[in-house]
Amino acid sequence: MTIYTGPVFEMARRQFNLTADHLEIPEDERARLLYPKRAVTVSVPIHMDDGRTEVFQGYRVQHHLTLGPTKGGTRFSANLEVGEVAALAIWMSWKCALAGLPYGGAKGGVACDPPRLSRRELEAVSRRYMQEMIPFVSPQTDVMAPDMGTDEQVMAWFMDTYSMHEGHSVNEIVTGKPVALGGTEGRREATGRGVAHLVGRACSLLEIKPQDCTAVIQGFGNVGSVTTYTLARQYGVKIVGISDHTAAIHDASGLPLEAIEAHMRRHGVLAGFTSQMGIDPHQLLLQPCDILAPCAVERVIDETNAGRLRCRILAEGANGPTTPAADEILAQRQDEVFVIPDILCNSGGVIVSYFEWVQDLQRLFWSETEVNEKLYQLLDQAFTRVVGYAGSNGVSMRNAAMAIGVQKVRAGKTLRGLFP
Ligand SMILES: NC(=O)C1=CN([C@@H]2O[C@H](COP(=O)(O)OP(=O)(O)OC[C@H]3O[C@@H](n4cnc5c(N)ncnc54)[C@H](OP(=O)(O)O)[C@@H]3O)[C@@H](O)[C@H]2O)C=CC1
Ligand SMILES: O=C(O)CCC(=O)C(=O)O
Repeated sequence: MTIYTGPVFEMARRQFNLTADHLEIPEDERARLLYPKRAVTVSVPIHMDDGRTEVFQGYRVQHHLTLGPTKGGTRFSANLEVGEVAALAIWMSWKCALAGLPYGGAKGGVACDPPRLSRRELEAVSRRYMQEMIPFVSPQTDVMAPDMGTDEQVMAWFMDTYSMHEGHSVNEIVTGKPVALGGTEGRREATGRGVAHLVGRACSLLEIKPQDCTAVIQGFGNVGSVTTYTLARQYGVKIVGISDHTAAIHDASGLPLEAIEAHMRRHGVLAGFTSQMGIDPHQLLLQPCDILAPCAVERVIDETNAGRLRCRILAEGANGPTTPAADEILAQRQDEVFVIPDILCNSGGVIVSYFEWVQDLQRLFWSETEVNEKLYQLLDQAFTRVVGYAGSNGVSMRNAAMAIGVQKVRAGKTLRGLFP
């Protein structure tokens, strides 16, 4: 029996078991590696603007503490449940290990719908969530960061709530904070910047020129928008399709990014940009393009569409966008579709979060150029390792990335003994 259920947890479990089969990990060692060390569930009662009291459910899952504190984002999303949070925490573990960071994985969040909350209500949810988490987090045990539905402002409220409790400023309790509060230069852009950098690496490997490429990006929040603008402006990629929750737009001759940027600044969502370029969101993923970057939610590439993707590079900016059934289909299409798996592709975010934590602990801050140089160095190392492992073991890019991550955590647990 386990409290971790649901399709997203099943995905994480299936991916892990495939990797464990490949690594020949004995059955009796698997549960210890897969199941989280602990999960905290809290009630978050809030006085709403209309005078009612509403109680939201909050979660934090800490996967393992073998290699250092746990690390991972905080998601505010309407249907969040503990199985999904656990899966995201487990993926964080493999991701941090693959990147060589001294962390275990964690993830958390609140089942709430941020667009439906006023700013005062959002602040109240953020503060009460952190208040409830104070006994379970610290700069040496678990360090939160942004994820879907949260941003620098939410991190600032988390930091303030924790700091008031401690009686002094504890900048290093969260990452992804505003720079003015001890955040690092380059964290806001890091995930999308990393996605674009790895797409550049994939293009070199496949001997294609980014300036001859087209791209479709799903999700236009932090990760999707930075990926879009970086691919277009630094790599010369032509963006032919983008989407968010409210709209999907496509134009094979290229989208007008300046106008889209201005529209997003004014309205915050794509809806209302233009009806002429509108496309069914499911169809958007199937449009011909060189680079397809899902940067929104889990399980958007499954057995129904994996065989029909018409991209050359699948760059997984989101966590868990591809189901194991789709992976099987993509494994048959390895010569057509080059996959940059999520735990590699979006690792730029946690890498720069690590830099932020290190800078906070040292009280010594780096320039954005320094941050980016170090970011690209770690991404390049991880990319080279995954490509090498996939080639020499005849496995997919996902299995290679997972194998490297799982193996590192396993080695740490073995060296420390049975109970860490
Ligand atoms: N932020 C980070 O540093 C990192 C994030 N990630 C992952 O990247 C993904 C996106 O996170 P992030 O950009 O931070 O989140 P944001 O909340 O900033 O943006 C999410 C985006 O996804 C859109 N979206 C939601 N549901 C759908 C859907 N069904 N179809 C199309 N678009 C949709 C949202 O649209 P709308 O605004 O209309 O709701 C929004 O544009 C997540 O999987 C997250 O876990 C991974 C590593 C680090
Ligand atoms: O920056 C971090 O600590 C975590 C980012 C995150 O949540 C992720 O990589 O999925």
